[in-house]
Amino acid sequence: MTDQPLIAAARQRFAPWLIEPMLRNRGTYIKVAAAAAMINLFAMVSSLFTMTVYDRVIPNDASSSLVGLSIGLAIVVIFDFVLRLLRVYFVDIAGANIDYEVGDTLFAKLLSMRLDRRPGSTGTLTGLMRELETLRDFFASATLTAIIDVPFVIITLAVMAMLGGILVLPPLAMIPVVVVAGLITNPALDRLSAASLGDGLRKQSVLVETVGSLETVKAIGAGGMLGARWRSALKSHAQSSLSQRLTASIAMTVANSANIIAYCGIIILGVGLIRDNSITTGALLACSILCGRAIAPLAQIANLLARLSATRIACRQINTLMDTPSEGPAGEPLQPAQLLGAIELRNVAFRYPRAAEKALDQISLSIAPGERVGFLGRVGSGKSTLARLILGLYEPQEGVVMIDGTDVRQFDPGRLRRFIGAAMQDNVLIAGSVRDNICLDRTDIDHDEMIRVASLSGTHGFMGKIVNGYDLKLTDRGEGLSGGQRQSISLARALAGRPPILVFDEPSSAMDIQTETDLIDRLQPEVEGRTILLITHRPSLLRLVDRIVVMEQGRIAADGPRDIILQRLTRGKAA
Ligand SMILES: Nc1ncnc2c1ncn2[C@@H]1O[C@H](COP(=O)(O)OP(=O)(O)OP(=O)(O)O)[C@@H](O)[C@H]1O
Repeated sequence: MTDQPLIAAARQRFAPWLIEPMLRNRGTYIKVAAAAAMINLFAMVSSLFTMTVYDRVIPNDASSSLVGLSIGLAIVVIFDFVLRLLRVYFVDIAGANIDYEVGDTLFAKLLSMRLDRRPGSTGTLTGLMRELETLRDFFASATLTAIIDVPFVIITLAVMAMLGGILVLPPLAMIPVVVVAGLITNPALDRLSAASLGDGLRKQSVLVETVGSLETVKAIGAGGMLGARWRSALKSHAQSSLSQRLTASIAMTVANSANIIAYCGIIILGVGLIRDNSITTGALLACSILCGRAIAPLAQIANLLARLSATRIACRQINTLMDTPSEGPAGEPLQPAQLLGAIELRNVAFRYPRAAEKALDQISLSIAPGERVGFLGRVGSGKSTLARLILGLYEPQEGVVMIDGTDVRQFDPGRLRRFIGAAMQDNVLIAGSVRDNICLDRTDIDHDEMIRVASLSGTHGFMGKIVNGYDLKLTDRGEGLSGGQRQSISLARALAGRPPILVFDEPSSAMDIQTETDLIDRLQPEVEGRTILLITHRPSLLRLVDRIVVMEQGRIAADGPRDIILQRLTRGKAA
């Protein structure tokens, strides 16, 4: 899958997954606003203090007044200090809450997302999840409070006009310059943020692919090729990030320069006004201090716009993910208390996204509860795809897959899969212990059940010998285990809780003949009376089934009692 469609599909939309947590934290943001408002008012106090000292205390040598003023100012400074700490604290709290809620929603979406609508590769998806950091940085940043400072610009300018008259003109003239610089650079910033995000996702893709299969990458000598991809991704990401930062710095630099120009303008104008006795020295000093307060929030806004741009792009991308359809029905899903295990496929056709050929075509098949069916067929004939459809991992484009007479799409997918013990071809283990891998978080699987299924699958043969073996953390998701051992743990997980339906896809492909024979002997009584779909290339495993379906290029080529089909296949080979 390419990363490009993900970027192209990006749209800006109302995002309830973000707005709702924000609204839930509005109380905290109101506290932030109150603290910011107080801080702004205190800032004016310090300029008025300076004015009073210059105009009243120094000419009159009124040191007692200075003491009083200083005490007053000290109190203001202490309040200001506490409020600034509180502001950071509240912003952090709101940011952490939003990060937690959005992260939780996003992970749930990831788990419920329809696999045929998966937007992008594994690397892209992990990269997208990382964009949560951009969101958290934004919502937990003090820059956000710059929005609250903006209305105070008007109050500051009004105070300046009162104290210094025309001294308000230099900052007034500079404000449009800062605003225009922000507005002009913003579209480019948006574009560059999107490019930088896309390049970042490409980098992440190469990284995840390489780290996930480091052993294979080394063994087959794919390091050079992946290295070249990594360097190319690094280069383009570095370039787009650099352009993004440079563009972001334009507006901020303009704001800083505007601040200096306005300050100089005030001093130059002020000297003339003092000479004409229009204002006092104190008023000039107070205005020069207030000038910074009038322009600083705008510089912060330029900074905020840069962050906002990156955040908006991250939001759009996360929105693309949140917009992907979820598994399960649109209405209330069915939550069966138990399943008998009847499976029926009626005229099923299925094509993987972007695949040229159908993986399954015109499949009609009925499996009674407790029936044990083996699936044979050449590589790529559609056996695993059939299993995926029964598990509800993919939906057919034509026809219907039913379990116990109900369309699989009507079930709650998680609930349905609790009744299907699946051991798929790739025996992926989860980080944690063997116990975690067999029992997952299921409360219905106790220690005895775990030992029972571990004995059945052969796991107990190698784990039972180690003291506390079941609780030992697996190194790197089972890297320290052999392929056959991992397969045996996957089988134990599938058997746990005696699900009425079992789906085994090449369950013994990594096992030696003896291990496989022992496994079959143990499984034979276990699978009695349960529906089993057994996909295999190994004739020995067919002892477990009494019916065989032969698949050929996505269609059913033969279906019947085991021995008859096997005889037919043998005759076909001999002919
Ligand atoms: N995730 C996928 N995306 C796109 N095409 C796929 C995907 N998985 C399988 N296919 C294609 O669907 C067809 C059927 O694949 P499937 O895995 O069902 O075959 P199989 O009979 O289980 O093969 P094998 O015996 O090798 O496991 C193949 O042509 C394959 O290329």
